[in-house]
Amino acid sequence: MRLPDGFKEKYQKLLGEEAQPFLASFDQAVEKGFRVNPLKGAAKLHDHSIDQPISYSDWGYYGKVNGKTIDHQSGLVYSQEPSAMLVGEIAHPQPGQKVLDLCAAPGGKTTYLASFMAQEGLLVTNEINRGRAKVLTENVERFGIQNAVILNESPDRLVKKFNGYFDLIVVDAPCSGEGMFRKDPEAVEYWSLEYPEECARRQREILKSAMQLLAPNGNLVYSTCTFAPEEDEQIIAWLLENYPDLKMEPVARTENMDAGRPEWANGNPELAKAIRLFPHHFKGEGHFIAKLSNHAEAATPQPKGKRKKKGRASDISLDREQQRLWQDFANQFLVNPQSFAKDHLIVHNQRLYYQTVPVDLSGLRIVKPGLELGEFKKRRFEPSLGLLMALRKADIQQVVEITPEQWQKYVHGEEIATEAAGKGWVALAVDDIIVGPGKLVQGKVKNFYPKGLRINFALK
Ligand SMILES: C[S@@+](CC[C@H](N)C(=O)[O-])C[C@H]1O[C@@H](n2cnc3c(N)ncnc32)[C@H](O)[C@@H]1O
Repeated sequence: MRLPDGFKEKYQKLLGEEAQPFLASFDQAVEKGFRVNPLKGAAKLHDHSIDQPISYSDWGYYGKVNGKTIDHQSGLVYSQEPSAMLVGEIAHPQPGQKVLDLCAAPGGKTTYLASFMAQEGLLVTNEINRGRAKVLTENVERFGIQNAVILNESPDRLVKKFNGYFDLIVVDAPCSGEGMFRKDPEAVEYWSLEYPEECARRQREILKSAMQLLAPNGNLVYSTCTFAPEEDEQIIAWLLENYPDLKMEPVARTENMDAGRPEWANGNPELAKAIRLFPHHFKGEGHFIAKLSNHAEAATPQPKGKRKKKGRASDISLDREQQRLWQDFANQFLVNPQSFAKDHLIVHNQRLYYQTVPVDLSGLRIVKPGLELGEFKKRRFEPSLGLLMALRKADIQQVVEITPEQWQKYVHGEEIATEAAGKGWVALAVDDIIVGPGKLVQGKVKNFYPKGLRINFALK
């Protein structure tokens, strides 16, 4: 790979003798990996083998994901390079916590965090870029996450609503991406000697907001996919200097993970508790990860300005017609029609959502205020793919089994012929895997797989 001269000189100075194997690693193949999804229960994979486990992740394997497969489209696997998995592993939230993934798209860390949270507590997953927030949404829904709220906000605007609120915040920061040069050679084009400092300015701004969002006793995980000390150790040194209540948390390191380099910042020995992943040592792309804990006794004071309003202005309660439509659907479709508690249901833009933790989102740019159960259309309720992805076979009254060949037709948008008796809403399944919604009408399943997600297999 052709690397900029300035880049090579910089790392020659920083790494000395190690610069040679470090620079040579840019010509080696990218490490690929994927995770299986514990939220889908014990469903067996159809299209991927799990014979190369990643030692530090309960769900990680080396190997490549094929996007046009049942496993991928139904959220049984998530493609993630091995180093990035370590961020979720180090963050390690507990079920029931309030967690924020501040820079979340396309959703690698979010889906990892959700795996630990087991549908309990609140996972606010935020992406500032609208187009990327859409991809994040698809991944969250496919993964079957029930406890996520998806926002499209800038970090500073979140502070108004969530001051001192989160037990855990992950800042997987936008960065100069040096660790991704192998995976995304175009990233090299953006690089200049000044670029890391430019990124560092933005990272400090994001972290100022993150610190206001963090609860007393909360944890902050900061990560980048760059080697640049300006964006790694120097950012953590800046945090420790400016927020004296923050302490570095020690993180278990296997032999191939490197420690942070205090000498690349202000010499604070605590910085060695961070982790560096170098591709010439570790089987993955370049990464930096630090975990910090907040020892403040009270939340960081809110900046002056508007005070948080009381109440839940964003959640619009269901009118009587909507309540009836939902209840009729739930009675017909769900084994336990009360499984989504009434006082956790809200309507937003004619769609029905379930919030595990009722939360005030008024004034924020909302993508999904909770798990989307479905949409109210003229005098009817249509279940969404998100609901189906978040359920298991045992939760659903009517399941129509289809073959992998029929699945190809289904995700292509075709009707499926069936001998199944009954009528009304059904879940389609391939073995144990729920693949989406349909409507049974006289020996046919009408297709309700979202148009935007359809796949044309002829174009393989
Ligand atoms: C490294 S990526 C996140 C990857 C993601 N966490 C994952 O694991 O799939 C950084 C994200 O930060 C977003 N971003 C860019 N500028 C930002 C800003 N000023 N504040 C917050 N997020 C920003 C980018 O749009 C990008 O999606």
